[in-house]
Amino acid sequence: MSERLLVLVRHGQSEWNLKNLFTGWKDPDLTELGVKEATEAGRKLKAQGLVFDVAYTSVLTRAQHTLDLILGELDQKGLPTSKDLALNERDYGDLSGLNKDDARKKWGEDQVLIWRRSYDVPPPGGESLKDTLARALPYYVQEILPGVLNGKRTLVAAHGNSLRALIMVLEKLSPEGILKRELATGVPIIYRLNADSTVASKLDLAG
Ligand SMILES: O=C(O)[C@H](O)COP(=O)(O)O
Repeated sequence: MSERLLVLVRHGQSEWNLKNLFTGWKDPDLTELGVKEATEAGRKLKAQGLVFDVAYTSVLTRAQHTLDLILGELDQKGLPTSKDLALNERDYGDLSGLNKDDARKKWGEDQVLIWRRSYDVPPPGGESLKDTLARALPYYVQEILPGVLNGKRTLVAAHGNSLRALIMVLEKLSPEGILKRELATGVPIIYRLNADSTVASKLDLAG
């Protein structure tokens, strides 16, 4: 029986994570720490004995660089990889490039938390998590999931909010449940799926 393996990993720390800036579709690369985190993610996956058949990532540098570093650790450079903006970070609209603490001072803690973590309130000019889900989920269902169900061991390197959108579906989380869900940079989550695409097991490689 095939193992229906799906691994999700958020990119390592980016230059704008370090500067505490809203990033969204802006395209900073990884920091030195981000490179270490991505390399460590690859080591952890290798230690689990995992091998992949296919990978998916966004069109943004920080996710692609993370994937390259992971594949390097796994001795799997050259793995067939699809890059699609469906997996991009949520578009932060007018907040992109602003400092998150400055935004809290300007609009208040509560409003900024609503923009960052609520399900359906978009930041000005940007995407809500619901909007992000509306483009990430069809891609998952049409492009990623059929392969997983057919036994293609699949690695997805993407972003905090595009992955939160997929996790909401995989883990059947409510809009309230997803509000509290944070994804650390460079921490792989290993899912094994049932034939009906529900989650059979989950292992978070934090720590
Ligand atoms: O795009 C960004 O700014 C971050 O990578 C994710 O932001 P968040 O933690 O505000 O969701």
